[in-house]
Amino acid sequence: MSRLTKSFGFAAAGIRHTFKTQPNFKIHTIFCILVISAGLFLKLATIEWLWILVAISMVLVSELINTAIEVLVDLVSPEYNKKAGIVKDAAAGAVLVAAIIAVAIGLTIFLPKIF
Ligand SMILES: Nc1ncnc2c1ncn2[C@@H]1O[C@H](COP(=O)(O)OP(=O)(O)OP(=O)(O)O)[C@@H](O)[C@H]1O
Repeated sequence: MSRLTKSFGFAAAGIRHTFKTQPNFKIHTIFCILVISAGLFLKLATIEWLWILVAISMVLVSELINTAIEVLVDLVSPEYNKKAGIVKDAAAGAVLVAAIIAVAIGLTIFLPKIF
């Protein structure tokens, strides 16, 4: 197996692990599928698709990084540690910010088309 194929395999395993263990990632994935379906139905313009792709990737990528950080913190600091808590909270905050901005992008694009 080539190095590139192996790398894709490892990356896919990381995505699978996140999907299996993080309920939020599942919810975000389902939401992304719904948004893409709505976009196809409403025939979004190219620029609107680009913004939707930016929103989707921000949320999913931040969720993957958040999962990696959570696992790493649990590995290096399984016992209570104030700084470990701050690291996890900041990572969770990144997901929240990405999700809020994604919702704002979605509303900006879809609301005028619905009403
Ligand atoms: N080792 C630790 N030391 C101090 N506080 C921690 C530690 N582990 C977790 N916490 C606190 O508990 C919160 C929840 O941590 P947890 O590991 O359960 O993540 P989570 O937000 O429930 O993740 P998810 O539900 O997405 O798996 C953290 O945001 C942090 O404030």
